[in-house]
Amino acid sequence: MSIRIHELAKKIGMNNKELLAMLKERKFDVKSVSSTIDNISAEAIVEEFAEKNKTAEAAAQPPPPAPEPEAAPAPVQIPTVKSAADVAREKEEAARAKKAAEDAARAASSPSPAAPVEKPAAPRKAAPAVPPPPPVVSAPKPPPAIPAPKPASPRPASIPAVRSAPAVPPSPPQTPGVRPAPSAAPAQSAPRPASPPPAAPVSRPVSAPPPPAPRPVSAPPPPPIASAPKPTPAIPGTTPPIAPASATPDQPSEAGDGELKIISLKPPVIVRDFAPALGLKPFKLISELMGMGVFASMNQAIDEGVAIKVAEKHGYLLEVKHRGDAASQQAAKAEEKKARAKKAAAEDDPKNLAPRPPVVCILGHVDHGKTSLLDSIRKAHVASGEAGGITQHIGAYQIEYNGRKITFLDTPGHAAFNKMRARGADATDIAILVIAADDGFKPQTEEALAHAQNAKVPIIVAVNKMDVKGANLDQVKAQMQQHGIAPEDWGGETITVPVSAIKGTGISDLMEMILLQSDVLELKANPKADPSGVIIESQIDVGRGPLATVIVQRGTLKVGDSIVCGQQWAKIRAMYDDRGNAIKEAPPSTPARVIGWSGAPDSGATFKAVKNAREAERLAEDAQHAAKLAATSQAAAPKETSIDALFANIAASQQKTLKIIIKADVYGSTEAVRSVLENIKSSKVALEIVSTDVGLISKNDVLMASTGSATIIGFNTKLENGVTPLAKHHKVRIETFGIIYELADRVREMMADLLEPDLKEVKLGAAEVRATFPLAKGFVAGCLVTEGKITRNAQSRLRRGNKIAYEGKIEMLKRFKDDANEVRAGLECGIKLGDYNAYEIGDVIECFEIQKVRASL
Ligand SMILES: Nc1nc2c(ncn2[C@@H]2O[C@H](COP(=O)(O)OP(=O)(O)OP(=O)(O)O)[C@@H](O)[C@H]2O)c(=O)[nH]1
Repeated sequence: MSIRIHELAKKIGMNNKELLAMLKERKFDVKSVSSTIDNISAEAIVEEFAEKNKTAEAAAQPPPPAPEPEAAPAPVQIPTVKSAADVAREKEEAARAKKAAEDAARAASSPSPAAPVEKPAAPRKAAPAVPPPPPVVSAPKPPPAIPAPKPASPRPASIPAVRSAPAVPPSPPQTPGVRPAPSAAPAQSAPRPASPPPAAPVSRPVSAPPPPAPRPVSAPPPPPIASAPKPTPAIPGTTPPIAPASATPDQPSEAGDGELKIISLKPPVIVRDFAPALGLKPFKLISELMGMGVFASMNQAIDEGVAIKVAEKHGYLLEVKHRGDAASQQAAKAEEKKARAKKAAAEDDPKNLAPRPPVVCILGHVDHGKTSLLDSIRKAHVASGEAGGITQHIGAYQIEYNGRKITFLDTPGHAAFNKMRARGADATDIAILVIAADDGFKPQTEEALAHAQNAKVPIIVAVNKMDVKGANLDQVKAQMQQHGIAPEDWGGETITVPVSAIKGTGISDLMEMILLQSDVLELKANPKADPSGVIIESQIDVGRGPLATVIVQRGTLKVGDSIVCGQQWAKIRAMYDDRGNAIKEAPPSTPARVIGWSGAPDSGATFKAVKNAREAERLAEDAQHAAKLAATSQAAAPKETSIDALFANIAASQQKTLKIIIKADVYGSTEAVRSVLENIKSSKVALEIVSTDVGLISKNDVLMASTGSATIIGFNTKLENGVTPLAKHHKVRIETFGIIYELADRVREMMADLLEPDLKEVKLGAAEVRATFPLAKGFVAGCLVTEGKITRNAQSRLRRGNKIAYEGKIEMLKRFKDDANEVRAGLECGIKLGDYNAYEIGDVIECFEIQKVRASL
């Protein structure tokens, strides 16, 4: 067992930092106030300080009043100005103090002369002021010493003695003392209580039978005490409030310096929540984290260790409240799982199942007409709205054909969207493989086929573009046979439907086949089960926050339901169908857009409904915690290092690196962009993807990019207000794209731009020397420009046969007697090359320039 330093400091009433310093001095292995020390040492320190405190307290007590017997009557008068309740309480306190005094006196073998003094003093509030210790503490009763409601100044000596008692702790008995009369005088004298108490020995009469002699010496109070009895009983009461008042101003500063403020957060520690707890703007925190080499965006969680360090830096102690212990959690989880399994079994009872619409996924190579086909089916024009005419998201739609519903998932055909296609296939009952009749099998056709086969769903092949001139159905069928999906009319089992998405031919046949296949599959679900399903796509919408397209697989999802999906959860605020109409509920096989998420859930993940929002939040938190643990243990796992790897790392560290922050509209797009960029291979420039996130490009992204010298690449997303000037200020490059291959090409260029440009010689022209003319100094060559042009100050080379006789600048270029900037082919000119003079007739002067061209990767 151990105790944290700040807790110990609190316990012993010491400043955190001082205690830390002291422990370091004593060679404890402590680094910060949240470090711990073992309980045994802690107890020793507590005891040590308890001793010291006692001494200090005792020292703080006023010297026991001189054993003036006259002091006794003073308290007797108090009742005349106090309420009955005050009197009763004071009596009680007096009795207690008296008893304690007697005990102490008995303990001290010889009768003390102080004893009689204590009696009268007992009724004072001083007793409660020093609660636990023995009666002696109550001795300071001399409060009557304050007697004089006169100016405080004349009595400097007596005041400290009086004040010191209450100065100990501000205590409840103040109340009776809060009498109106004395207010002014005490207030003035208040600041004194701090004045050093009389000599310590005086204050400890209990343990040592008080030598009466020293007291009068060390304690100046006697004179006032003498006057005390008469003046006023009211005054004594005023003393206690005075001291606390004076103490207060000092305390905050002490506490302010030393006291550690505590922040309690539930895991995970998200930047958005953590920053305000520290009193920081999120971007400030993000920059600070970057300074520590930690890159995190607003919505990301940071490591607890890092968070604790940051908190300490700002003078806070961070407590991350984890839920319960692992064993009880696991037991609860096991119970829950059992109960769920039981419930699921009941829900899946055939008598509770009802037919549900098929979920059909459309797969195929890019541009083979998937979206057009779906368009034709939906009679809506989805394809015409897509950037570059290609599908870059998964779309989920429901249509009705012959009174029966069918849910369609459209998936992108571009190579980059492999993961999206895989998800599409996984979430469906039937896969439609679209193959263009004029193009046949292509790489993504094969890949899509593999996804459908992996998902073990029946495949229907739609041979599209049958209207196109080069359409060849038989060739496609032959390829199908080669790929192990022979068409039915060729003796295989694969339903094959020739269609034309543009002309709309064959569409009804295709629909019939889908319904037929669906009947064969006998698709059923319990609409009353606890809802669950799969996330098809998620994104962060500017107005509506995180939202996700889901397909309900079991039960009926309703607005108001609480659902959880991995690390995210939602209390469903609203749901929309594929055409944007608000819906209240989504039965099995229905696609719906769900709003109300805590964050964008992972596409392809499954969601399930739970009891309530609290439960959903708890499960999401657990998942976040588990993910964090997994990440930490992965990072901490020892990595194998070989010499080759070491050299490779050294080489990599010397390589130029293009750092990129990816922002995209939806989760699937971030995956696709990442996948495309990771496929750019170069031995000269490395590409580092600092982060990928969904949503608008924000100011935080700019700050993050600025700190990490990264470029922001946006895909299908826009910039938040104010981002452009901020980016300009921080010299951060932001580029946005709507078409993925354009994005990849541009990133390739950016990478190449990091390299020194290649130098390329570009020939401008040539001239032949026909004569030489003497000049005042040297010679000039009389030439005929034979090709291109000769330019003054351009680089030149003088060739004589196969040899190069001179290389340098064209220093002088003349057309007749005038200087010329350039002379074109077919004209004569005079050329002087640098300081060269040995021209010969027949020499060729070539003129060229050096151009910088982008290096290749
Ligand atoms: N002539 C003809 N053209 C078609 C047909 N179907 C699609 N197209 C054209 O083919 C091109 C690609 O169509 P899309 O529907 O966008 O193709 P896709 O497979 O969805 O493409 P990605 O979304 O990029 O995977 C468009 O120019 C369509 O007009 C068809 O049946 N006949």
